[in-house]
Amino acid sequence: MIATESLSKRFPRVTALDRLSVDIGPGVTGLVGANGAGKSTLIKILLGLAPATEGRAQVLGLDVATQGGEIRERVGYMPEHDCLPPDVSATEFVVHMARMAGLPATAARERTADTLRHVGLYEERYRPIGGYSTGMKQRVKLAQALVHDPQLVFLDEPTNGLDPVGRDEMLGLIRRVHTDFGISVLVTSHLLGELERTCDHVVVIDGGALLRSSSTSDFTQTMGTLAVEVTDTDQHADGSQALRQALQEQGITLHARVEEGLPGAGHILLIEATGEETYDVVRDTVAGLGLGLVRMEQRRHHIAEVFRTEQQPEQQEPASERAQAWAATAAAQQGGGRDGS
Ligand SMILES: Nc1ncnc2c1ncn2[C@@H]1O[C@H](COP(=O)(O)OP(=O)(O)OP(=O)(O)O)[C@@H](O)[C@H]1O
Repeated sequence: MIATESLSKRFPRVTALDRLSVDIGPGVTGLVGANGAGKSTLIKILLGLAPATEGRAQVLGLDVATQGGEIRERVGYMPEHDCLPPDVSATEFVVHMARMAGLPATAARERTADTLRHVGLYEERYRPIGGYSTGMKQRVKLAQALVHDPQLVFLDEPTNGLDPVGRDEMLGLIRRVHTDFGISVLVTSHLLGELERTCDHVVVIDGGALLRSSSTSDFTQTMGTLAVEVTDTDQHADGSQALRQALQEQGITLHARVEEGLPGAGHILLIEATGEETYDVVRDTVAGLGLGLVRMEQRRHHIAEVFRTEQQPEQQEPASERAQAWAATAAAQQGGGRDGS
């Protein structure tokens, strides 16, 4: 669907994209990064609306540098910022966008009615957009991106400004764009957590460079976390620390972060579980040190935690300090990444 090769965009004072090479297939893909990471710039280049400084990119097999018009015929675009005229109704606006995309008058009206119904706008579609809530405006922006029945849509921060309920509804709608209509989606967000439930694949960028591209399940499931709490003993006054050291000597990866145990108890270590054998190693190490095992429970990963392990897996680019700070914020927004499954 989308392929970029060493794509760069330099402004006089900032490099917005830095030799980005990524392949994105069909389905729902999340493009995640902190504010200023380069998400909107990438979308504008992929639509052929802004030239790249260096590198190449193709969308649906078309070259962004020379075939922007053809790309925009086949790709819908929901911009990030409010761009709706306040004095016209949703119906008038979306019919206009459908006509601009080349649909005949009758087809444009029919498609507009269907699309507005699909995004959940009913009677209010005849009222001027100026009186709409943020959630309703986001739905109109989504409808205009879908009205010409594109093969692919780019949705730039579609949950911006929405409350938690509105955000969940929008994420559900985005999922259905793919399941009900077979349209592939590239959706951007600065919130790692919200894309976990919506996307098949996640691409993370930081400072315009690729940090990681993999399926959502690879992010969240194959790397389970084990939470382990042990007692102290006369021989090991700090049982958690003794266990941490012994596990690291055996090549086990631990999170830098620890959780506080119950009052009077020790810390809870968070350990990367790469398979069943990790459980055995932890059990045997605890027994070997003569510590008491208080708990050993499995946690599901949040994407944010991928950026906060002590040791980065070899295939993974080390996250920048900025990305780690942003991941920490994202984890805090979803309850510190503590809720287990
Ligand atoms: N036209 C421009 N001129 C100069 N700098 C720009 C321009 N457009 C973007 N930038 C800069 O490029 C960087 C990437 O911006 P971009 O809008 O792509 O980020 P983003 O990930 O979409 O973040 P946000 O969601 O906050 O828009 C930022 O530092 C931004 O200030």
